[in-house]
Amino acid sequence: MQNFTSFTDFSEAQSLINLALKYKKDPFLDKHLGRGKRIGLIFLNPSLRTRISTQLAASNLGMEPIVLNMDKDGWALEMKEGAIMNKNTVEHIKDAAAVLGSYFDILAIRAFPSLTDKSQDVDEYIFTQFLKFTGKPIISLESATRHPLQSLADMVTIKENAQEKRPKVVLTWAPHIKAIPHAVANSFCEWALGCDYDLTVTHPEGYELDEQFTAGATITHDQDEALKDADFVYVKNWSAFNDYGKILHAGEDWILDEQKLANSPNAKVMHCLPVRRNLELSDEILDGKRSLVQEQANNRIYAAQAVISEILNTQAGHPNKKV
Ligand SMILES: NCCC[C@H](NC(=O)CCC(=O)O)C(=O)O
Ligand SMILES: NC(=O)OP(=O)(O)O
Repeated sequence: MQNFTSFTDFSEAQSLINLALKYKKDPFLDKHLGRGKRIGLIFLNPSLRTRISTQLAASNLGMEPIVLNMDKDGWALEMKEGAIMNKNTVEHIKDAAAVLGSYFDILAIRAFPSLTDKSQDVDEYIFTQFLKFTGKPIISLESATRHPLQSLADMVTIKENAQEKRPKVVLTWAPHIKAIPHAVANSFCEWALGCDYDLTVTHPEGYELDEQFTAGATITHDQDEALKDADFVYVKNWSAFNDYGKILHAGEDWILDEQKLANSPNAKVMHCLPVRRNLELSDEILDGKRSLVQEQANNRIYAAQAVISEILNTQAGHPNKKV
């Protein structure tokens, strides 16, 4: 594996899921694999889980992680090609990316979308610049359109908890007070469909996701119908995609609570966190037996470890055998 920025194919996904489960059983199995190597974790936005779990994953492989909170501690980046930098930006992304590439063996980057410039976000402008100018493998810590490490951890969590081979998985929109990116929802659809799960996506009218991620899913505005007999319910807010980055209405009645799951006795509930309690999801669910949110967060370590391991092995010229 050269880079990890999206879902690639079924066999690679299964192999990564199995490798993550292997590391979960024995986190120090490959504790010398990354000896003498460094991974740079570059954050243009806040993070709790991704920041810590990826550092733990690298440490488990004997690799040194170094974090840069670019949004707080770095120079203000200029993104535009050919810009005359006589305003607030201090350093061009192409210079910063090339320097970081020279310092590290792997670079991992978090860069949320603007939610104002649709074409720049959809084209993954910031990631494209890093891919172009670092010359090193890139891992996505959440980009404008995807959050693949989260989705890999989610697939590991589903695999561990599934009672059936092809569970019914529902992605349900939830209310929020801010305009929130599409990345987690897009990626979840991409991976759930890629892993051949029976996926239903439910949201109020106007919140249709980019079709490239949802093609193959059942899509409905009827939340009750969608939730019926669900095995896994993934709760997530996102802003409108067509009316780009807009909040169309409060949708308060879309909160997921126990009452909504009355006809889904076996449903397990997932959320990537951070979650707005009693706005997106009720306390009762989050603190109850259905909730998988802590398992998902824990699995982030092993998902990242599997991905870093694959990249290190590719760099060393011996890609992992499919496990
Ligand atoms: N990395 C996981 C989620 C990140 C982001 N959530 C947020 O921005 C929450 C902000 C808030 O609740 O104010 C999102 O949903 O894409
Ligand atoms: N789920 C997730 O990515 O969490 P953080 O934003 O805290 O990293």
